[in-house]
Amino acid sequence: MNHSATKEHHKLLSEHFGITAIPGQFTVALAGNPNVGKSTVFNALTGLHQHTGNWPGKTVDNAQGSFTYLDRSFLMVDLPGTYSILAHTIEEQVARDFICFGKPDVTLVVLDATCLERNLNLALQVMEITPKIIVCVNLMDEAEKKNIKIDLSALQKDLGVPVVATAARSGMGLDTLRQKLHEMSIGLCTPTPRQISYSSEVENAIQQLLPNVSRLIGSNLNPRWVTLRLLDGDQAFIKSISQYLNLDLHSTRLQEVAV
Ligand SMILES: Nc1nc2c(ncn2[C@@H]2O[C@H](COP(=O)(O)OP(=O)(O)OP(=O)(O)O)[C@@H](O)[C@H]2O)c(=O)[nH]1
Ligand SMILES: [Mg+2]
Repeated sequence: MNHSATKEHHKLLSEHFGITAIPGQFTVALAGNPNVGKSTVFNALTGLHQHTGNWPGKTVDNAQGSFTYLDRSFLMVDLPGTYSILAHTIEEQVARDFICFGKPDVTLVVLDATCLERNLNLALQVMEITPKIIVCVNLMDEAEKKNIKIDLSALQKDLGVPVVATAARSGMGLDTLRQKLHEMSIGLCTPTPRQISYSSEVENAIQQLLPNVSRLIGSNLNPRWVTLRLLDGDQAFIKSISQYLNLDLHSTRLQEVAV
């Protein structure tokens, strides 16, 4: 990101999310199912450099913390634990809006190694929104105790995004995690997340709507993902788009596209 783009990004973070980033600082969103060790990862990386509050206008906790790695500063935002980010609850809405509109440099999705399949749902959802994602498979020590073996390189290949194994309580894997966060933030690594394919009816509908949606939202969001939300009839999301992107959608242009 160039200097003015960074300035613009920091303005957006402060206006919409109450987050103050210092010049040059990267932002990392921390997402995951409840109880997978997000706060443990957060505490291990940011130590005492934290402050907590609420998300603007919401009674949902917000914890922010910073750390420095290879002379670059990172601001980490601990999102509420959610099973999905389809915004059925306030917590899911907060997580979804931040990943989508807060434009973090990296979204770190923490998964529980002992129940990977259920946890992967959230990672796949985030991969539909942004390519800037790192998957952290935490609780590796617990998985080992239960004799669960995970082929991490096969997982990384299948997902198309970096996968880092950790046992955050003991600190295992955290150095690699810092390194991967740094690499992705400075643009050294460009993942190609596996694209989820839907039924041919849905794929056809996406293809029909995509050009119009791309034209309306520009490069602000992933148009395929926005199209899926429109096909889903997600009114709350249309409201979020006008709120965060300052797009005048009161004329319901996006909704017209969706019918
Ligand atoms: N054995 C083991 N325990 C861990 C690990 N990481 C976290 N824990 C423990 O798992 C429990 C939950 O950790 P948290 O960091 O609070 O999880 P969280 O994802 O922030 O939970 P919510 O904020 O409630 O969604 C705590 O008791 C941690 O000490 C790990 O890698 N190994
Ligand atoms: Mg937590």
